[in-house]
Amino acid sequence: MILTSGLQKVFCAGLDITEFYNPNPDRLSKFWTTLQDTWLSLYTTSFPTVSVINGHSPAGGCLFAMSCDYRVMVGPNYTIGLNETKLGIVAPKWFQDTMVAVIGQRKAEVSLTTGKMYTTDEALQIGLIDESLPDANSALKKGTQFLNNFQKISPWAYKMTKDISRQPTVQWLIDNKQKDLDFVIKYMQSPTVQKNLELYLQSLKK
Ligand SMILES: CCCCC/C=C\CCC/C=C/CC(=O)SCCNC(=O)CCNC(=O)[C@H](O)C(C)(C)COP(=O)(O)OP(=O)(O)OC[C@H]1O[C@@H](n2cnc3c(N)ncnc32)[C@H](O)[C@@H]1OP(=O)(O)O
Repeated sequence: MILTSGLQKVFCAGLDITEFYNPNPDRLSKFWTTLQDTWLSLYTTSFPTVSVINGHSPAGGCLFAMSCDYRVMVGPNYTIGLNETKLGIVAPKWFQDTMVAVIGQRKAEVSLTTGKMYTTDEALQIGLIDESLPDANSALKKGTQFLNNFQKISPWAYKMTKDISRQPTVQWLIDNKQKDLDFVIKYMQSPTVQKNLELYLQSLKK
């Protein structure tokens, strides 16, 4: 499966911040549970996945890209990263662990604490993406080539290998789903978090 965007310059703008701003707890609960379930499904697919990152990919966009098996990004003008600290919020543990699995503990810590958005070249350098291509068509071709590798791999061997590799992060969320949700609902009602989100949303307006 190839995960890509139909938009011109945005792969995924991340989670809809308006869902966090002045939230209705019931609605936020459904929103967050859907996110948890979507991520669990994507991170544990029984088939190979590639993200063809054909535009900017902040926060939740980066999470979805990192959750695929391989990342091909169009360069040089787009950016990718977990920028939550720039919004004055914190990336949850499973977001952070997903990044650690891709780029390693040290690089992830720097990346997460600074909320850095990497250009395509920088992302390639730190291993956040696997390949950089100049346009969307060649990126799609590269992504397809990667998937073709699996024609010679046993689906069972593929799935077992992926499960072993991803199991700790997946299991953590399965075991802590309700705790994670309760925390998000409480956290999003904090006046400090709300103020940070308000300022960030204002900064996005043109
Ligand atoms: C201890 C444990 C703690 C646990 C904490 C618990 C929970 C916290 C975790 C929360 C996790 C959040 C993850 C996220 O994904 S947060 C979202 C992060 N996303 C961003 O920062 C993206 C911001 N957007 C941009 O940078 C740009 O819009 C762009 C994607 C680069 C595209 O640029 P451009 O094409 O120029 O688009 P515009 O800027 O014109 O945007 C159009 C329009 O859309 C609004 N907007 C953009 N992104 C978002 C968004 N993610 N959510 C809501 N709204 C967004 C933007 O304000 C414009 O609105 P107007 O048309 O009304 O002006």
